[in-house]
Amino acid sequence: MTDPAPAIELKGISKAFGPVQANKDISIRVMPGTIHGIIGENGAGKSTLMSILYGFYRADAGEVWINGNKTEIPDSQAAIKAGIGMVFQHFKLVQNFTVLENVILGAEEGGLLKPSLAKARGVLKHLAEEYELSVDPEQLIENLSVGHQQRVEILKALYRQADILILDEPTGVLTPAEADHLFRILDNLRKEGKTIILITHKLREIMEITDTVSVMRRGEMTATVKTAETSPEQLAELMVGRKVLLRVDKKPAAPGETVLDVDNLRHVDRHGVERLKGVSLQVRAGEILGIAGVAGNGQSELLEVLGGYAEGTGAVRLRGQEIALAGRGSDGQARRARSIAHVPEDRQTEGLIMSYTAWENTVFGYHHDPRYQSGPLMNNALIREEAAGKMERFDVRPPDPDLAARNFSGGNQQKIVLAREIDRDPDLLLVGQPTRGVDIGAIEFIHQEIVRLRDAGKAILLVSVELDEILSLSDRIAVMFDGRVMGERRPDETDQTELGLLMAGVTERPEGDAMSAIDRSLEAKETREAERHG
Ligand SMILES: Nc1ncnc2c1ncn2[C@@H]1O[C@H](COP(=O)(O)OP(=O)(O)OP(=O)(O)O)[C@@H](O)[C@H]1O
Repeated sequence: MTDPAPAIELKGISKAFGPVQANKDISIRVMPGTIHGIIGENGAGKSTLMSILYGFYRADAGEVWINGNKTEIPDSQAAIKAGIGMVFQHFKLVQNFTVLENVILGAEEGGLLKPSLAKARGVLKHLAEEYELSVDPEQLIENLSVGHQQRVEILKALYRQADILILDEPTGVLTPAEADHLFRILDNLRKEGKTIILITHKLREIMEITDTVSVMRRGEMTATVKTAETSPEQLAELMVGRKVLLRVDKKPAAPGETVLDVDNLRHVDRHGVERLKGVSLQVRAGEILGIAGVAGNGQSELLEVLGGYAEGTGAVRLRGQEIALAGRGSDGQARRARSIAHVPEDRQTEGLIMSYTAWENTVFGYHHDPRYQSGPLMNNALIREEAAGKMERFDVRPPDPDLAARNFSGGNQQKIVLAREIDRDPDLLLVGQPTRGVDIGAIEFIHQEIVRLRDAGKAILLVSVELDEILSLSDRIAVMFDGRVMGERRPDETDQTELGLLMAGVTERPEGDAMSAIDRSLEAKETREAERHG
């Protein structure tokens, strides 16, 4: 018997952005009915390759073959027609449309016509049941938890009859139980004969769910191996070219005086919705307080209010001195002058000015520092020189200070923000999702830097959706859900399961299926949101 044609075959794909060769002569075969992982360092070229497959970019050279046929993919419509669906890291859903409207949007001639709505509702219901992707079709996207939004993205692809699904870092926004559930769904899809490409930095996920894994390095496809015949250590080495410490090496904390004291902090967003409902916490010198939680439960607002970018009420003291809680404006600057550094969760909108160069971004927010002034002008030569040093130390690739922020890969953008904030040697570091989208080699380095700051007696408030990161870095862990701290634990007295439940607002371990307890809690929250929005 002859083997079936690959679901996807790429032959000799190359793509350059100016001097950067993002993809070099890449060939890969993905067999139907398999889950194929793609891993690689930041900037290795994974997103570029997937963007070519999905019709966002045109390759400079090479061919795409789908199910044995040479296929041109000039745009994403052509990709959809070829049966390819993509679940993006940043969901592309219309927030004030319902689930149903989002699913059919653009999929049908005539858009949102009434007759097609009824039919579509039926199809959606069937798909949701078949693949355990239950969501309320009439709910507005803006009321949905991120995990449920992701289900909508998958449903949208399935509705368009995608046979090939590309998922880009899908578990970054999920609790462990939700991630397990997603993997069950992917497994079911595989059993149905669908083909899945999974891009992830998490080797645990690669080992758990994929059949085959390809490794990219500096624009090239360097290895493709069967998952059953490899190990996380080997993959890490293939990816980074050296051995990587897969655990954080750290001594017990020796906490000193209280640096940050937050008392009954509240925040109401511009829609009048209360996002922080009375948060109290303390962080001491030489200590890392980890805030675990699923995105959208008040952690971002906590960082923004503490960082001086959003209004709030309550009391915040820095070494016993109250700091003003104000709105946007120069307040962030006053905080920076008092040695508070802030790595915001969303590097694209808050951490960087995308059109500015890397060197300009390395002083963004700190440019008033007299050191950077030269008479009435900025001392650009000095800033550029320092930027080059920071970029080298944080291994930003390419190490080109003159490149605009938007032209770096996601992980490298993150390194630029971290280089700026950590290199200030702040007394208090507020850090959101420090390793989001960052490869394991860089994670190792960033974690070491955070621990180094702690050991130098600094206070660190770490917000992360990654439980591995929270558990391995934190000296104490607070879990947030729906604007409140649900509980505080020490890392050695808890585990992923307990934290995962708290993250979904479940305070007692359920007897039966954890996923249904989580779904119930999330749906109750979604209903509350919907009521608030009238
Ligand atoms: N539009 C663009 N203009 C210029 N350079 C780009 C552009 N898009 C990507 N690059 C460069 O191409 C290379 C590959 O980037 P790509 O985003 O594909 O990497 P990646 O493997 O997906 O990385 P990450 O894991 O950080 O998301 C990087 O060096 C990046 O700086």
